Amino acid sequence: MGKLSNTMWRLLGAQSGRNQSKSVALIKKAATHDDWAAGLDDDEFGAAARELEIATDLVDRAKFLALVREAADRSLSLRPYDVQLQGSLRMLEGDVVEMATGEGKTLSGAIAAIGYALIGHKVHVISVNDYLATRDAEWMRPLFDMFGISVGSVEESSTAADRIAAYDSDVTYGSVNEIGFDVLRDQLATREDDLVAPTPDVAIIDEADSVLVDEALVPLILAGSSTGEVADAAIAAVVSRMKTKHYEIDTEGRNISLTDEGAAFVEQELGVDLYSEAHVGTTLVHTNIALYAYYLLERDVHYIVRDGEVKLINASRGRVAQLQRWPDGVQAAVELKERLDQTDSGEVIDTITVQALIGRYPKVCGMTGTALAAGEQLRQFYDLYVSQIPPNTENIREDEPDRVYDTKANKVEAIVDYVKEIHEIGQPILIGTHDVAESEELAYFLEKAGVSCVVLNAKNDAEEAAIIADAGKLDAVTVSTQMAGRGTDIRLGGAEATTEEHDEVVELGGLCVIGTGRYDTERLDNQLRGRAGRQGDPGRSVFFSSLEDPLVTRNLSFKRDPESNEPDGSMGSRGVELIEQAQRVAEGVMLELHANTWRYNKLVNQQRDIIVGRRMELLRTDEALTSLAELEPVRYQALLDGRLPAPKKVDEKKADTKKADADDKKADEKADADDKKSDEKKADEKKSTDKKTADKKDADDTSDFGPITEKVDKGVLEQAAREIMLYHLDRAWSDHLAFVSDVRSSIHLRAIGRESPLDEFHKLILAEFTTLPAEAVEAARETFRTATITNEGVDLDGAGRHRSTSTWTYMVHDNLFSSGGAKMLQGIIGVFR
Ligand SMILES: Nc1ncnc2c1ncn2[C@@H]1O[C@H](COP(=O)(O)OP(=O)(O)OP(=O)(O)O)[C@@H](O)[C@H]1O
Repeated sequence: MGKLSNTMWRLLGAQSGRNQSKSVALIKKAATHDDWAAGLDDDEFGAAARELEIATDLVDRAKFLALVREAADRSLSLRPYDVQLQGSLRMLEGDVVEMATGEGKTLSGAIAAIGYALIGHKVHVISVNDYLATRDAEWMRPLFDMFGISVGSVEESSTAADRIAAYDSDVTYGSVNEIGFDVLRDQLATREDDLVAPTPDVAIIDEADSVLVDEALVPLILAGSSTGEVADAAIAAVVSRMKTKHYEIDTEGRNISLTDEGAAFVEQELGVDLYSEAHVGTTLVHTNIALYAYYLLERDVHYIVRDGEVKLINASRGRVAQLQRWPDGVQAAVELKERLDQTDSGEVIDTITVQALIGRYPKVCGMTGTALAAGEQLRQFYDLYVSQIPPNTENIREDEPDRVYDTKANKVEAIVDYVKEIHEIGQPILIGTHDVAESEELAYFLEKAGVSCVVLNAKNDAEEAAIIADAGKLDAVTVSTQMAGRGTDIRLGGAEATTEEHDEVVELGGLCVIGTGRYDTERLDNQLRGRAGRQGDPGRSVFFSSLEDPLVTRNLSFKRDPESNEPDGSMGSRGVELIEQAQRVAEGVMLELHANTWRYNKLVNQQRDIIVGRRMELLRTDEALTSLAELEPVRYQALLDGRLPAPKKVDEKKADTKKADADDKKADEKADADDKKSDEKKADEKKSTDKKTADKKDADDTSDFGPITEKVDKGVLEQAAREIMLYHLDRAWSDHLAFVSDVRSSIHLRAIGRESPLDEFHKLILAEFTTLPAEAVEAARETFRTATITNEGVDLDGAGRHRSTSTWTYMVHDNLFSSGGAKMLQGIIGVFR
C-alpha cells in the first residue's frame, strides 16, 4: 500500500470515527430502555421488535438494542457489551467492523442479522468454513428463537432439500464455498423447482478480510464429466481391428454406425450380446464412441498430438484449443486410439470467483480482527468502509521485537531453544507456521529436543477446533498453520479450565504465540498474534525470521548477501529492517495483482451475469418453446399434431447442387488420401464441406426430422424446448470459459504492438461472446429438429447431447495470471462432489 493511500485511509478512518460517536450515543440511550426490555416476557420480544421502526427511527434503534441485549442475556447467558452493540450497529450501516479477536464477534454478527431480518431482509452469515457456520448457527439459535426469526445452516453434507430449507430461513449460516457451489450448481437446473441458491440479499461476512481480500481471487469451479466413465480398452482394441464392412459412415461424414456384420464381430470378440439390456446402454454406446474416435476423427485435422496430449483443433478458429475436450468419452477414446495416457475427463461447466460471488449481494457488511489494514482493498474493490471498534478490555499482550537470523537452520535452532525455555515453566505455546510441511519439520526438531507437541494438519476443521481450543492449557505446545482452527476461542488453562487452572496460566503470562516467519502482509501476522491476549488476558507474541525465508528471497535481491556478526547467526536490527522492507514489497505486489486480476475478471463476470439472466428467463418462462416454434414452425406443428410432416419438394437446381457437393466431397477425400496437406488447409476444407452440408440440409427441409410417434402435450414440449435451449446455452458457456482460459494463458504472447494485454484480452473475449447466443440458438434449433421428442420428454442422450452425468466442485488456490492453465489445475485444493 502506498504512503499516499495510507494517509487517505487514515482520513477516511477519521470519518468513520465520527459515525461511531453517533453509535456510542445511541447505545447510551439504549440503556434507558433496559427496564422496559427487562419487563417483557420471553414470548413478547418478537412482537415488540417488529413494532419498532429500526430502519429509519433512531429512537427505535435504541429500543432495539435494549431488546437484543436482554434477549441475549436470557437466551445465551451472554449480556452484550457496549462495544458488541456498537459493532452490530456499524454492520447495520453496511460497514466492515474491526473488533479485536475474542471480543465476541459471533454475537455482534447475530445481532446485526436480527436487525436486518426484522426489516424483511434475508441474511447470509458467511464464514470461512463449514464447522464455524454450523457451530455459530446452533450457538446463536436460542437468540433468534426469541424473536421468531428462523435460522439454518448449510454444510458440505447437506442434501438439496436441507439446503433449500436452510436458505428459506430468515438467516442462513454458510461457508463461502458451500454458498458459492450452490450458486454454481444452479447452472445445472433445468426446472425452476430445482434451483437451490436463493436470491442474494444481505451478506454479513465473518473474517471479512480473509474472505474479501485474501481469498477474493480464488475461483470456485463446477466441473462435469459427460459420461463419468473412461473409454474401455478392450472395446477400443476390437474397434481398431474392424474392416470397412463392419461399419457405415453416412454421406455427410458425420455419423458412423455398426453394420450387422460389425455388430456380430463385436459380439464375437467380446463375448457379449450387444443388444441385451446389460449392454445396450454401455458396451454398445462405448463401441459407437470408439467408432467415432477411430474412423471419423482424424489426427492433424480434428486434433493434433503434442507433448503426449490430444489437443483439439477448433474448427471455427483453426487453432489449437488448449483446454477444450470432446464430450461423451470421445476424448478418452481418442487418447486410447493414440495410445496416450488417459486424462481426467472433466470440463469446467461454470466458475465464479469469491469476489464475484460477494458482488452479487446488494448489501454487504462484515467483521474481522484485522480490517483496517485491508481498508484500501475493501474500499477499492467492494466500496466498503471500515469501522474500528474499541476493545471491551484493553489488550495487554506483549509483542516482542522480531528475531531475524541469517539462515533458516539458525532460525529453527533459535525457535527450538526459545520454546524449550518457555516450555520449562509450563507456559502454553502456540506456534504458527506457513504450511503443513513446515509444521511437521518443526515438530520433528522439537521432539528431538525433548519437547512433545501437537501438530495440526489443516485437514479436519472440527477436530482442529477442539485441539486449538485447548492450546491454552498448562504445558501445551501446539504447532499449526495460520489457517488451522480459525475462529476458535483459546481459553487460558484449556477449554474446560477451572478457575484455578485458568489463574495458573495467567500467572505464567498467558499464551505465548510464536510465528516462524512473517507473512506476506502484516495483517496476517496480526491475525496470528491475536490468538494471544484475548479479552484482556495476558500473553505475548514473537516472530522468528531468516533471510532465507521465501518472503525475503521472493521480494528482495542483494548484491552481496548480508552477513551476521553473531555466532548464532542473529542479524540484529538490520535484519528486522530487511524483513519489513520485504513485507512492504510483498504487500505492493499483492495489491497490484489483485487489481490486475480484478480488471481481467470483470468482463467475464459481466458475461456470466448475462448468461445466468438468460438461463433464469428460460427456466421461468416458455420462451424456449416460443423461439424454437418460430424457427421451426413445421416441426413444432408436427409434434403437436403427432404426424410426420410431408417433405418439401426438392427442386431440380438444388438437387444438382447436392450431387455436385457429393462429388466435390469425394474428390476432396481422394485428395486428402493422396496428399498430406498442412493442418490449416485441411481444417479449412473441412469447414467448407461442413458449410456445403449445411446448405444442402436447407434444401430437403424435413428429411432429417427426428421421429414423431405421438401427439406431444404442449406442456411437455415446453419443458423439452427448455431443456434443449439450456443444454446448448450451457454448452456454449462452458466452451466460452475454455476459450477464456486459453486466451488468458497465452495473452502475453498475443499482445503485440501497442496493444496492452488487457485490451487484447477484452477484444477477443468480447468478440467470442458476441457470437455465442446465435450459435447456441442455431444448435438448439438443430436438436429440436432431430431429437426424439415424445410425451416422455426430449431424448437428449439419444441425440448425442448428454448432460454431465457427474459433477464436482473445487477451489483453485493459485493465481491464474502468474501461471498457465496447467498450473491452475495443479492448485486444486479439494474435490467435493
Ligand atoms: N457479552 C459477552 N459476555 C461474556 N462473554 C462473551 C460475550 N460475548 C462473547 N463472549 C465470549 O467470548 C468468547 C469469544 O467469542 P467469539 O468466538 O464470538 O469471538 P470472536 O471475536 O469471534 O473471536 P475470533 O477472533 O476468534 O473469531 C466466547 O467464548 C464467548 O462466549
